Amino acid sequence: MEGVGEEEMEGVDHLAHERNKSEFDVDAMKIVWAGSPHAFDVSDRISKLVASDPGFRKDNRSTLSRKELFKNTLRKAAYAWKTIVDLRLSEEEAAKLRFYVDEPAFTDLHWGMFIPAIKGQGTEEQQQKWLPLAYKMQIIGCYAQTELGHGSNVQGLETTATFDSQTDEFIIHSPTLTSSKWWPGGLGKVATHAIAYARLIVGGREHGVHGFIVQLRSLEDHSPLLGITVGDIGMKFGNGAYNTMDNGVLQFDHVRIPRNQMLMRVSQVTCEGKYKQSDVPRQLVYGTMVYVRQTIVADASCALSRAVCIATRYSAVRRQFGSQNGGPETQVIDYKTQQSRLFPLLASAYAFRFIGEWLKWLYADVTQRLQANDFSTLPEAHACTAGLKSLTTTATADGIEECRKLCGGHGYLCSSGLPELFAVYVPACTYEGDNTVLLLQVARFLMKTVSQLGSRLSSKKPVGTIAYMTRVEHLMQCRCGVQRGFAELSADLVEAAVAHCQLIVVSKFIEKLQQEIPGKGVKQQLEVLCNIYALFLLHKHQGDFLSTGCITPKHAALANDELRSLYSQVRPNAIALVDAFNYTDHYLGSILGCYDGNVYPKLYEAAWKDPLNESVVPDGYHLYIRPLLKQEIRTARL
Ligand SMILES: CCCCCCCC/C=C\CCC/C=C/C(=O)SCCNC(=O)CCNC(=O)[C@H](O)C(C)(C)COP(=O)(O)OP(=O)(O)OC[C@H]1O[C@@H](n2cnc3c(N)ncnc32)[C@H](O)[C@@H]1OP(=O)(O)O
Ligand SMILES: Cc1cc2nc3c(=O)[nH]c(=O)nc-3n(C[C@H](O)[C@H](O)[C@H](O)COP(=O)(O)OP(=O)(O)OC[C@H]3O[C@@H](n4cnc5c(N)ncnc54)[C@H](O)[C@@H]3O)c2cc1C
Repeated sequence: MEGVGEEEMEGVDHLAHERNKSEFDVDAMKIVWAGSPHAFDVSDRISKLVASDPGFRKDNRSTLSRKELFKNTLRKAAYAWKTIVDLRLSEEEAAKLRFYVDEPAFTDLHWGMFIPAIKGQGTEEQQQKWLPLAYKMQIIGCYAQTELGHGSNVQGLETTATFDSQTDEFIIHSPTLTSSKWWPGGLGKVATHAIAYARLIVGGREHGVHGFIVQLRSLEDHSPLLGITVGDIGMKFGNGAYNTMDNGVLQFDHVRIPRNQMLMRVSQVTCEGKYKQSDVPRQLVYGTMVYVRQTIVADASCALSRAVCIATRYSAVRRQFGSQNGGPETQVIDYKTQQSRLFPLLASAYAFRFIGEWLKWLYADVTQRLQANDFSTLPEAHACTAGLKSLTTTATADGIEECRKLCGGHGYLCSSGLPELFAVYVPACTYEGDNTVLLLQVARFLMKTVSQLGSRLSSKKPVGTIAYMTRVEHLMQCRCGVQRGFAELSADLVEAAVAHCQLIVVSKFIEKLQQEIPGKGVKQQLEVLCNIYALFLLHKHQGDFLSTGCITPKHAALANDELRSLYSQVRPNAIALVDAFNYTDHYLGSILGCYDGNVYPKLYEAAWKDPLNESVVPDGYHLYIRPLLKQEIRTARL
């Protein structure tokens, strides 16, 4: 490293003056963010454990080739598992450890989809057989639903599972190129088993898409089993980023599996070849997606808060213009324009945290009801998980990109952590349901509710997240028109679906504030953030509010004035509000966002570590640069 004094590097907290300004108890806010003192303790302990272990180093990801990157991910996953076993970590601690390792891997799908699919759609007997193997990682599973030709339209999947009563087996087959499974994470190079979704055919009759446990690779030497063609689908967006994951392609050539490997909680096939539908709704076949959508909402607040933490700390470090009498220039966080872009994202991170908590509760509630054969809240749970997944992932992906811009040029460096965070995060807008397709599901649910309003045939009053509908008079007039023209009006209906989901986010934030929240000044800070979240939305969509007569121009102007005043209230607390996320420098993975704010020496040092700087004169000089300079390009061997 050249030209940086030791004293500039170590031990100085360049953000201390910012931390001294804060008006609330940061430690108490850390507990609110984590969800409980226990959750804070687990998160704090495990994040520090990961950060202090060189085995989980991740600062070199963007310079590795795909093969090196992938092998390194395999090593980390094995090392994480060894750590979990050696330290006898609980399920909760193990999940946190995988989270803080912060590298997409086959284990996400194994723990996040394969196991939940067996739990949700398997019978007791199937769970007893498969779960112990999966929990010990004696088998590794993936979730193979999407095909080359169909992802959103699950009913359009082409893979077939034909029952053979002679042998008591299903024959799993890919009849066309477009029926090749395409995208499943973990499938490409690692998974030994898959939950494969296929059209069930019994006695020549089709019964729609069902899930099957299919072994793909030998447990001895990892070679694909007879009839299985499997591989990776290739490089994805961004260096490093999601390329640690082996998203795969899979074709079945008449692969035979025993009958008891169809997941049979929702419907069964008997050995005589009878198809039986139990009295649970067929949509439970989609249950794993509902579960994962709910976890994705919780995850959105993590990704957004991480970007906001980086942008906020850096905005307090970075100075541009405004020097008076040779004094320091203005911190960019003091510019109102910077605040009006940054603080709504800070408020969103908190809002998404609380909506994630609430959705977790809703999911637990619907699961409990389903077990008692009460299916009444399933449509609402589907609409909430689908809609909130769409809203929070869109806002988070956009928010991360905005944070990159808020960091100016340095935000574009990989060492800012933001390019990789964006590249890893942005597919969340597509996986587990394309965000527009999911909003159309919400719109469908809303229109169904509207059509039932005031209907003589329906005595049901809307409850829960749609209770407000009874109070909206003009919905009664929209009833007929919308039902006739759903497809024609779908672009507008998607906007209505977003507005409905925003209403849920705002109202759950307000409900959170009605609870007792301990800690000096904590509740006041959350009130400010809640008001920013709501008023920013009003400001952004004021055209809609004005054109529908919900507010007057005077209200709109007042909202804008109030927003400016709220930004001033957040300003002295901004650094403390991002400190409350309690992220280690390892997890943040960003020089711009480092806790001590000592950005410039670290950027300078990191530049010299780039592989291009290993030699002063680059490889290729003699072949390509020198001939140019010497005007010998015609004779050069290019
Ligand atoms: C580092 C730590 C991170 C931790 C957090 C992350 C965990 C791991 C995460 C990430 C890794 C990425 C993994 C990605 C995996 C995948 O992408 S898996 C594949 C996901 N695929 C999809 O999501 C497909 C989307 N499509 C669908 O869901 C459906 O096909 C549909 C669009 C909803 C339409 O369904 P279908 O055509 O069958 O049905 P309809 O006729 O439209 O509807 C029938 C009625 O059923 C209702 N419905 C639909 N879905 C559901 C459901 N899931 N639950 C309940 N009800 C449902 C639908 O609304 C209709 O109702 P109605 O008749 O009353 O109107
Ligand atoms: C990183 C990543 C990981 C993934 N992991 C897995 C996995 O582990 N397992 C798995 O099975 N799958 C996985 N997937 C696949 C993923 O679930 C699908 O890509 C996703 O559901 C979207 O489906 P699609 O690709 O068919 O998009 P399409 O449906 O083809 O979407 C293309 C466009 O068409 C629009 N569109 C589609 N239908 C409609 C409609 N009815 N009305 C209006 N517009 C419409 C969409 O909005 C979009 O703009 C993964 C995908 C990615 C990117």
